Amino acid sequence: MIHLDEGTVLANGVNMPWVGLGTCKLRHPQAVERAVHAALDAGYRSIDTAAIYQNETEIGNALQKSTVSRELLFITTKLWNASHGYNNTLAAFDESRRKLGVDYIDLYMIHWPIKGQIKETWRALEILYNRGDIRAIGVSNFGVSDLEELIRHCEIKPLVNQVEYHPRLSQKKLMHFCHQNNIQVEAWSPLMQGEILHESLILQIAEKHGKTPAQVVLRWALQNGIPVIPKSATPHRIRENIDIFDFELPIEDMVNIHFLNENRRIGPDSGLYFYD
Ligand SMILES: NC(=O)C1=CN([C@@H]2O[C@H](COP(=O)(O)OP(=O)(O)OC[C@H]3O[C@@H](n4cnc5c(N)ncnc54)[C@H](OP(=O)(O)O)[C@@H]3O)[C@@H](O)[C@H]2O)C=CC1
Ligand SMILES: O=C1CO[C@H](CO)[C@@H](O)[C@@H]1O
Repeated sequence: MIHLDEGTVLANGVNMPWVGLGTCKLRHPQAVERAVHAALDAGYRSIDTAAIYQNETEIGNALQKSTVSRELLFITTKLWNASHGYNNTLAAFDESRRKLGVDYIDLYMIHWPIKGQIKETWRALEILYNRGDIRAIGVSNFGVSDLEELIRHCEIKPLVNQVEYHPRLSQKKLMHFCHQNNIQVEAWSPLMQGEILHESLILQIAEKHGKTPAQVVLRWALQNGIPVIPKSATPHRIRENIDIFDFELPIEDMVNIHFLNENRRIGPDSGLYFYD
C-alpha cells in the first residue's frame, strides 16, 4: 500500500510527494488562494507551477498566508523556453524564486527540450543545485534522445522528467529508459484534462471500489510509481484528488487500465515549442 506521508524518494534522497496541485491556467489571485489553501488543508504539500503560468507571485502570496511551514512544502517551478542559456537561466531562476517568496526551490526543471543551449542551461541548474538553491533539478517533456544527449555531457543527471502521462499515454519506452537511469517520471495532465473520466472501464472500476473516476486514474498512476499533479480550481475536487490512499487497485484493474493505452496525447508533443 502506498502511503500519503511517504512520497517517492529521488536518486539524491529528496522525498517528493505523490500528489501535487497542478496550477496551469489558475491565475486570478483569489482563485489561486482558494485552490492553494484548499489543497494545503486537504494535506497537499506539493505545488506545481512554471514561469509561463504567470501565477508564481499569486502562489507565493497564498503560501505566505498559510501556516504550513516551508520545510514541509515541495515547490516545483520551471524555466521557460525563452530563458535558456547560462546567464538567462540564473536570472530566470532568481525571478521565479523572488515571485514565489522562498529561499530555495524544491524542484526546478527545464520546461521543454529546446535545442541549442541546453548544455549551458543545465550547467546553470547544476550550479544552483550545488549552491543549495534547488533541492532537485529536473527536466520536462524530454524524450529518450533528449535525455541521452543531456546525460552524455552533464555532471549531475536529471532527477525527474515531468511528462504527459495517463491511461491513454503510458509512455512505455520512456518509462523504461527513465527507470534504467534512476530518473523519476512525474505525470502532467494525469486526468487527461478530464477526458479519460468518461471512459466506461474507468467508470466501472470506480463504482466497484466506491471511488470516483479521477481517484481511480490517479491511483493507477501511483501504483505504477508515478507521482501526479492534477489541476483543479474546485475545492471539492482538490480534496477528492488526494483522497486516494485508502484503497488499492488489484492487478486485474491495473492491467485492464493499461490496455486503454493508445499512445494518444491531449497536450503538445515535444516537437511543438512556444517561445513567448
Ligand atoms: N510540464 C508541462 O509541460 C506541463 C505541465 N502541466 C502541469 O500539470 C498540471 C495538470 O495538468 P492539466 O493539463 O491541468 O490537466 P489535468 O489532467 O490535471 O486536468 C485538469 C482538468 O480536470 C478537471 N478536474 C480536476 N479534478 C477533477 C475531478 N476530480 N473530477 C472531474 N474533473 C476534474 C479540472 O477542472 P476544474 O479546475 O474546473 O476543477 C480541469 O479542467 C497542470 O496544471 C500543470 O501544473 C500541464 C501541462 C504541461
Ligand atoms: O506546462 C505547460 C502548459 O502550458 C504551456 C503553454 O502555455 C505548455 O507549453 C506547457 O507545456
